[in-house]
Amino acid sequence: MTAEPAIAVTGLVKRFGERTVVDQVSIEVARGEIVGFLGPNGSGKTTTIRMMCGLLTPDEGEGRVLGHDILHDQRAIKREVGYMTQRFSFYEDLTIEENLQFVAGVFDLPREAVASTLVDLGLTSRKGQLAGSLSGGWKQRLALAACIMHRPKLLMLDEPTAGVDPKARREFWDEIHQRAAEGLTVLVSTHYMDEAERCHRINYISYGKLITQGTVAEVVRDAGLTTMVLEGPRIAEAQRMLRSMHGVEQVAPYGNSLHVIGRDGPAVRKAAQTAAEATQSKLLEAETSLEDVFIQLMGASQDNMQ
Ligand SMILES: Nc1ncnc2c1ncn2[C@@H]1O[C@H](COP(=O)(O)OP(=O)(O)OP(=O)(O)O)[C@@H](O)[C@H]1O
Repeated sequence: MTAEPAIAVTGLVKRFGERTVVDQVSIEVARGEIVGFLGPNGSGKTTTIRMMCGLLTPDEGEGRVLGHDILHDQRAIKREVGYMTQRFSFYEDLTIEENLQFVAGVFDLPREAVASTLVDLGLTSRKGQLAGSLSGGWKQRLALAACIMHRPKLLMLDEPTAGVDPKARREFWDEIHQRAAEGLTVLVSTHYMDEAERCHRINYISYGKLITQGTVAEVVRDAGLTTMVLEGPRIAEAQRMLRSMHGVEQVAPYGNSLHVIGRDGPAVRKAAQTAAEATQSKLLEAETSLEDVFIQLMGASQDNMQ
């Protein structure tokens, strides 16, 4: 028998007034999986997360989170989920330890929970430091400590690393992977491509609609894009030429090279070759990056809105 998924929701809809901000979103997440949630600002990620956490009731749709019905067992879901909001906050004039003691009180946890969480997240040596004086990376570690202290089975992280430096982000992700290996399920929203690539699977949402889902490799493959790369001293000239050429949907400079992208492979190759010859640039075919795919998806969904 296979274990019930940590998240299995179908057809979620949420309207605020006349606006449908989440439109028929279905997501399944297996236990122990790390799943990314991506999409432009305002596309409905936070609203979807809140419906799955038991904080918002969907207008339509149904499903189960950790085996509990999202429409009727919201209290049970809230007890078993750790939710790290986008702008997590704590008492800046309390120490790390005092902040965690406060959270322990809210969840009615024994005092030992604070000590073990401090050890668990490597916060013991800083436990007496005021939360307000911590750097971004340590603040985020404290926020993670606060949302896993009650030992949730599922973590919902809403842009947990926004504004945190790359080293702290790497450490944060190492921590998340370690916990997933121990059985914790994680759903994480992010705007960072490197973070998306650290997820087992990703979901991409735009204007409230789920546009694509799968492993990074599947999402890249399903986009069906061809990427050609031009290199040389005259790529600015090549860029101007390529913008109006048939089949070219994206032209993006990366340092000394130029990425030329489109869905019509033969047309993209032909355009890139013409521009490469005209500007004596070196030409090669490259793998399409996840970022290129997302830019394409954003453009496509904007077109759908017109
Ligand atoms: N309580 C609310 N009342 C009215 N509109 C809301 C409410 N909550 C969210 N919205 C709107 O719903 C849309 C989706 O917002 P949401 O925060 O879910 O997007 P998001 O994908 O998480 O965005 P971001 O990446 O910027 O965090 C936005 O246009 C937002 O303004």
